[in-house]
Amino acid sequence: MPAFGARLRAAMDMRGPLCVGIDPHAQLLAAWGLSDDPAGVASFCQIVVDALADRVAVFKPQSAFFERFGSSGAQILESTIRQLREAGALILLDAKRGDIGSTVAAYADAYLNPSMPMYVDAITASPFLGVGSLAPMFAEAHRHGGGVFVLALTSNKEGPEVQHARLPDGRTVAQSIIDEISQLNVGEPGLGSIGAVVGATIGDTGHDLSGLGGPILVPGLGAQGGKPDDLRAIFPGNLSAVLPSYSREVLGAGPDVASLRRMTSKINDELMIALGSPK
Ligand SMILES: O=c1ccn([C@@H]2O[C@H](COP(=O)(O)O)[C@@H](O)[C@H]2O)c(=O)[nH]1
Repeated sequence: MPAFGARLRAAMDMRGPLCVGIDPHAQLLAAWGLSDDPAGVASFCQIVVDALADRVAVFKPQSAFFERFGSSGAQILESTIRQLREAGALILLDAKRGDIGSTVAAYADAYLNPSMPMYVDAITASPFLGVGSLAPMFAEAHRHGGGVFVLALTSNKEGPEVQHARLPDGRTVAQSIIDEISQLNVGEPGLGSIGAVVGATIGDTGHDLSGLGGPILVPGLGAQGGKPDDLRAIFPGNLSAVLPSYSREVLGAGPDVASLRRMTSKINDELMIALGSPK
């Protein structure tokens, strides 16, 4: 399997930079006329697959909304992932996993080993047990052409309390995470496979992402207030590595298939102008 970074580059060049989050909130299920139960979530996901699987580069299912329904939710997630991948999309599972290294190895096996049922192309990870504790995930990603996106500067207002805290060497916690990720991408040809999560809502924080080498997952757009134009200000030196992610803003256009398609195409066009990307 080619490296995740190369696969992501090719997918974004072919289908545009937009990553669509699959977050079946109870409110969205109601707005789509669906029940807040496994049957409703299954119908919701099927509509997303039918509408968008063949035209969006990356889907980001939010694990929490499937975990709500236990084993039924896991089955729906597995089936949705399989159908999206069959249609040529990449899957980035937003599960924000992190633990001591020996447990991280099990998470890595669950999500990044192609022979496992919940196999995805990439996963989000939490570095707050130390970036080094995620080493088994980086190794598994490297072995199988997978990707890992490590939380660095999240889109929520509570994030800075931890992420802007200073280390004895004067760097922020976030900058030290970004610097460790950068090291993991050294020597990768093109876009690396280890990315960072940086929200579109962070404003001007003075963090240096110029040496990252890997992709940047950018949530916080749309429903949380971030706009495509904010990307130019936050990522001046990394625009081609930005993977902008929208969940509620896109999903709010459903359940009509044509409206979902129009919305993704409109956002992709806005993003391509903001990022100056090809397609
Ligand atoms: O910093 C972060 C990290 C992850 N998220 C996740 O992204 C989506 C955002 O959904 P919207 O509807 O587009 O606001 C959601 O799954 C979050 O858990 C984030 O928002 N910020």
